[in-house]
Order: sequence, then C-alpha cells, then structure tokens
Amino acid sequence: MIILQGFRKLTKIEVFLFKRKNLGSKLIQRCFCEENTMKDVDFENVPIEQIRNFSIIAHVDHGKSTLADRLLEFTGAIKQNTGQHQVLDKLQVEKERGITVKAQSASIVYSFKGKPYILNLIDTPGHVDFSSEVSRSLSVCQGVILLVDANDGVQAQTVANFYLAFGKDLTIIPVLNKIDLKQANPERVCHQLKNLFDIEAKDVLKISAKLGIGIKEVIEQIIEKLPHPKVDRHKPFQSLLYDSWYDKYRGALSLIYVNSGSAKVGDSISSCHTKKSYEIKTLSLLRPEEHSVDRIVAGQIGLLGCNMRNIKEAVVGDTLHVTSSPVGPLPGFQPPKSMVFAGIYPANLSEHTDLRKAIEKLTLNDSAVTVDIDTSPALGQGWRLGFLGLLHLEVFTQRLEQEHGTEAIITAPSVTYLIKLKATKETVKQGTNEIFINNPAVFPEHIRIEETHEPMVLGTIITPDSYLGPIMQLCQERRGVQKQAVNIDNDRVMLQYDLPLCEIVLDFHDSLKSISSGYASFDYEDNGFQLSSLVRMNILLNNVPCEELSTIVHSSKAQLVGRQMVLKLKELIPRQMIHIAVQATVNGKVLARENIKPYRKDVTAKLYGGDVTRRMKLLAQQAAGKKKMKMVANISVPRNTFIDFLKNDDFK
Ligand SMILES: Nc1nc2c(ncn2[C@@H]2O[C@H](COP(=O)(O)OP(=O)(O)OP(=O)(O)O)[C@@H](O)[C@H]2O)c(=O)[nH]1
Repeated sequence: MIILQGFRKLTKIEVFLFKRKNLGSKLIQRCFCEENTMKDVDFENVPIEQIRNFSIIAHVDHGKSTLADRLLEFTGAIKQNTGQHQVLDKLQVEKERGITVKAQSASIVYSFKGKPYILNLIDTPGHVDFSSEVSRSLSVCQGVILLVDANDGVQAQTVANFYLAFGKDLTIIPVLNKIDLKQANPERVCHQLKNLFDIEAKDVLKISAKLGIGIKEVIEQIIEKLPHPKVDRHKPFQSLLYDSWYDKYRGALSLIYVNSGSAKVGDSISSCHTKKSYEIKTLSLLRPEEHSVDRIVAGQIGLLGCNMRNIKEAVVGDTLHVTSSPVGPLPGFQPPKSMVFAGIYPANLSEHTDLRKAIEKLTLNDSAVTVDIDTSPALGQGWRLGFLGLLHLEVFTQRLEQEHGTEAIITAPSVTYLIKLKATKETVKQGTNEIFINNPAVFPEHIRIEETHEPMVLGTIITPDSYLGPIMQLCQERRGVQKQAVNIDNDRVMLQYDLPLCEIVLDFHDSLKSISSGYASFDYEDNGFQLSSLVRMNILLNNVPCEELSTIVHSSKAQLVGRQMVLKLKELIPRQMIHIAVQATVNGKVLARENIKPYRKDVTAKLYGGDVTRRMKLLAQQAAGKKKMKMVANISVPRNTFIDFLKNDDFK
C-alpha cells in the first residue's frame, strides 16, 4: 500500500470492497482518478486562465522523470507505473542509462475548485550536454519546478538551471525530493537555497516522488503560483515550433506552442523560415499518448503533422502561421552549437552503406548532430560528426549500435579552433582571415598563422570542502583559471573556473568524480574563444607524415603528448621487415622518437660452419636489401592499429 501515501485516503466502503472483492489495482487507480482527474474535457474551450505550461528542472538524477510519472499517475493520465522505467523516457538508451535525452511533453488535466485545469508538463533532460533541450523547453513555459535532491543538495546543474529559468523571468517553485531517504537533510538544503538563490525555507515543498508523498501539493502550487500563458485567441494563428521528430509513416512531426489564435485540421499553414506551405493533416495533444483533436487553440501545446517529408523542413525555433493570415516570426532559438567533433568510420569497409543509412536516420531525430563527409587513407570513407558534448556522442553511437545494429569506429573527439591567418592575397579575396577547424588534418602551416584561439567554457563545480585541494590541482593541470569560490553552506563550496574546452571534453568529469569520491558535480557554459598558443603535432613513420594521427595541442603540452603518442604507437604497430622510426614533430622539430626494430631473418642459417667471410657477406647483403626496402617500402600499418590508437584517449 505504500503507493497510496500522499493520495486521498480510501473510504471505508472502498477498503471493504478492496478486501472482499480483491479489486486491487483497479481500486487504487480509481483513487487516483476519481477525485480530481477528468476524462472528458472540452480542450478547445478551456479558458486561457485554466492553462499552465511548466517544466521540471533539476540536476541529473534528482528525480525529474520520477516526479513526472507521479504527476501523470496522480491525474489519471497513465495507469500506475509498476515498471522500473519512466514513462516519458522512451528511447532505449534513456531506459538503460536512466537519463533523459529528449525532452517530452504531456498535457494533464486536473480539477481544482470545481474547474478543469490543463497542465502542460515538459520533461527536460538534466545532463549538461542537453542544456539546449532545457532552454528550448523553457521558452514555452511560464514557470518551473526546481527539483533538488534532499540528500545531495544543490548541485552544479541546479545552479545552471536556476539561472536559466531566472533569466527567462519564469516563476520558480522550489521542491525538495527524496525526503524518504534516511540521509535526507532538508534543512541543510533549504539553507543552501537561501544562500544561493534567496529562496525562503517556507516556500520550499518537501516531497518523495518515489513514494508519492506531496504530489497533490505540487500540482496545486502549479495551479496557484504559476501564471497562465499571456495569449490571445482572437488574433491570427501564430505558433512556435519548439521540437520536431521523424515518424516513419507521417514524416516530420512538429511540437508546437500556440502563441495566438487557433488552427484546425485541413487549414493551410506556412513557415516563416522556409516560406513553404502545408495542409494540417493531424493535430494531437500528448496525454502522454497522442490524443487527436480537430483544433488547437492559443496557450496549448500540441503535435502537428502536415506531411513534411524531411526533418529539415521542421526547423526548431520556426514560427508557423495560417497561410491566409501572415504574421511575423516569434523570437527563435540559438541553434544548438556543436562542441565536440569525432570521425565515424565503418568497422568493416563493406558496411559503409548501412552505416550511412543509420546515421541519416538517427540525425533525422537529432537535429543537434552536424554531419560532414570525411575520408582517411587508413580508415576509408567516413563522416565527421559534431555533438553537443561527450555524453551526446556516446548516446549517439550507442543508438547507432542498438537501434540500427551497426558497428562504427569513433576517433578521439576534438573541438573547434579559430585560426587567424596572416593577410595574403587569398585572405583579402575571401574577405576574412579567420577559419574554424575541428580536424587536425586541415590545420594550416605555421608560417601562414597569425594567431590561434581555442574555445573556452565557464565551469561550475560544487564540492564538499574536503576535496577542494585535489580539485583545484586538477583544474590547474587542465589550464584552468579560478574566477570565484563561494561557500554555499558549512562544508560545501562552489568554484568557478575558466577552462579550455579541449581539456574537459574527454575525461574531466570522470577525473572529478573519482577524486571527489563522486561528491563533486560539474556544469559548464560556453565562454567564447581565447587567444592561445596552439600547434599541430605530426606523427611521422620513417619520415612520412601520417595524417590520421596528427593532433592539435597546446604548446605547453606538446612535449608530453608527443612522448605519450610515440610510446603508444611503438606498442601498437606490429614489427615489420624494416626498421621503423616513429617521430612526433611540431613545426618540423622532432619532440619525441621511438624505434621499432625489424624482424631479423637468420640468412646464415643454411651455412654449416665454413668461412666467416661468407657469413659476413650474406649479412651485408641483407642490410643493403633492408636499406633499399626502407626507402621504397610503404610501412603497412594495419587498420586495427589505427583503430586502437584513435580510440585511445590518454593523450590529454
Ligand atoms: N528514495 C528516493 N528515490 C527517488 C525519488 N525520486 C526519484 N528517485 C530515484 O532517483 C533516481 C533518478 O530518478 P530519475 O527520475 O530518473 O531522475 P532524473 O532527474 O529524471 O534523471 P535524468 O533524466 O537523467 O536527468 C531513480 O533511481 C529514482 O528511482 C524519491 O523520492 N526517493
């Protein structure tokens, strides 16, 4: 019966029925639905004052999706979720990793003081890589639930998300979750909220999403505290396309927020961005399953299908209007910016077409991934993809494997650098001397370079103060510059550092977690480019540069990285008939060198005793042969060696 905590108490007759007729879950379900939930609501005519659009924002794992499930159950939108997985986490990778990747929406209905309210809930991802999803979701909300784990307390993403909502002028309902945990310390967390955000303890709700405690209070505060959308149903139809995905049968579907007017199935609508027109084929509300409606009105969120063939036509941030009454565009969004790039190649050359199809399909639903064709002499034809962060890259490749059964080789991730070239006739002709590169293979010759700039982030770390020393050392090793250190309570500190992006993309988060026994949390935001001394490191095999192995490094780290690279290659490249010199060079200067000894065939084996000069002559012939071979032979580095090397992430 634990599930019933926090919900309406059973009446005596219900308890009786429960025991006698064993109505079990049906009865429990009725308890959720009966009192405040409504099955049939006239969605078209619900007054604007009875609509609330809100999001749940929190640090990763603080319980957003669990709370979303409880809200849906409590209002009867879904049956009680007995499975382990969250209803709004639909992707396999979300279920497996327990993280939310795509924001989802659900319209729930609740009767309060005799009136039906439509509460549009937008579940958002918590991980830093997906902050563009959070930001998009917030632009259609009037308020948020700021959910904080009562045990973990305020974490780095709580801070980032709070300021995101605060900056958009949204009403914030602070909620402490997981109060059922033994170690929960609501007072301490309230103190942190007061210190950091000036939130009063009396305004903080205390709930357990897992056990369903305090859910009713959350819903009623949403109704009482959040403002209704400021929209006008009498004006022409104007809606913001804030998410889109691809459906096999219906083409691209657009999730829209109606800012004014209304539209119905059969209307012709146009896009402000592409100027194309379409006929509305389907309209539905997400409850959370699709619920078809004929008309959608201002203040609502709905799913619109209009036979868009390609996801590129459903541009996120676009404004849609009825073709016959044109309106101006609503403020759109900054397109998500790719932060991390990696090459993707088929593991088997014969699987190139399968991999291409899989990438095409996945990018249909993930417009944040950028795709460029890339080729490598060693790995063949492939692609260079851009991602929002490392987790985004991992999730994408996991989906490639799980949903499309393809096996891909992913090269070590890199970031985008800004290079300013010396003025030449060519730069004058092009009108700019700035180039952005994310592939070391196209890094210009050093004599052509005026300045190099690297992308920076402003990182926020929240940690118990006992780990302060090692964390500051880690940031220093990663070329970080401290900006701020604030005590958020008696034993917790918030640090802010300017850090080069390339220093954090690979393993910064893991290192931070391991040196703080998992207690420190990290979040970052883009902080532009900064002048920096960058060089291209080449790897030469017997003086022949190997493009795939070149990399861009900060000059202060060149020596170290070069040493590590040649040692690793010495380990990986199999011995061959000839001697191989592996060199790491910067601007023609050798920084590190290792030798791989050749096999030595015993050419004198067939001589039994005999004259020593014959033996020497044979050895001299062998040496000459090898010298000749060294000059003409291509060193054949097996494809697997490249794969092992490129996958290696020790070079930071
Ligand atoms: N004890 C306890 N555990 C909870 C509570 N709420 C959520 N959890 C657990 O916390 C973990 C994370 O919950 P989620 O709902 O997936 O968290 P999330 O914030 O949606 O995570 P992301 O989608 O990755 O951002 C799960 O194991 C939940 O079962 C609670 O009230 N009490």
